Amino acid sequence: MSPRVLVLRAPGTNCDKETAFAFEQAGGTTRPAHVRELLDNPQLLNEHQVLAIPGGFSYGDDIASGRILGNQLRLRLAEALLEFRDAGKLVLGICNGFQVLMKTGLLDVDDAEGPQATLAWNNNGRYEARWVKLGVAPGECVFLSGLDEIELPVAHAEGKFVVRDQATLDALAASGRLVLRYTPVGEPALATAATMAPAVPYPANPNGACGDVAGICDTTGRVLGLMPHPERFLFAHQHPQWTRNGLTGDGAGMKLFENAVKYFA
Ligand SMILES: NC(=O)CC[C@H](N)C(=O)O
Repeated sequence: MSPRVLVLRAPGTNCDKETAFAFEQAGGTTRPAHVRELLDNPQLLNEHQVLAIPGGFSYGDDIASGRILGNQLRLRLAEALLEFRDAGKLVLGICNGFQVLMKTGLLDVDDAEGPQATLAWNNNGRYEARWVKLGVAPGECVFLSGLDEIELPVAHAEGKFVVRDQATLDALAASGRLVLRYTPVGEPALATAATMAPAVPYPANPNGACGDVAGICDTTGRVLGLMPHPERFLFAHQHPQWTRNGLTGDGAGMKLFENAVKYFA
């Protein structure tokens, strides 16, 4: 079965077309939806197996990146979204989509005292657009299955993963949820423990993220949020060194979308 993918957009979303294209290339069937449409008709979720929240600047990044769209989803659709996840379906949040997911409750980062983790401004206070190398620890994460490292571009100003304290970071690590971590080029992936002060220096860790974390999954492994953009590496020639490195065929980012499609095969 070719899974049906609902690609959500809000005012300011700008990676929805690319994200839909990626799922289509991988064999999925996509359907774009403006957030108003989904709020008016949450039944749309029942007709889809994957929910994708693409990158961009939803609501102009006002208040905090992803806050307004995240609140719309949390306050109006929390139950429907949890039902969606618990029905064995998949949710992917890329960049702004990750910022949104962090604020919806779908990534299981909240406790009685509030959020245990969030995404804050990059350490240098600037927008960072560069390719990064990531160590992948897929564990239960459906999207990352079969990957151990991957290069992808990042493009964000508010992508620094921060956690409440070291104990929280340890707990996330122990439960296998720190699935993507920045790694210096030429060094083995995931060689260091996740610590509050990042072990990987700038620019390999482009934002100063705690534990060098670039992406996390929820407790089920079916919800993934990541700052890097897999939909921008679907073809080898999108890599800045594709000729030098002799890359051909698909880009490594394609794997995430293929994994999602295969999951329903
Ligand atoms: N590429 C994106 O999704 C942009 C991310 C974002 N809103 C930021 O600058 O932090």
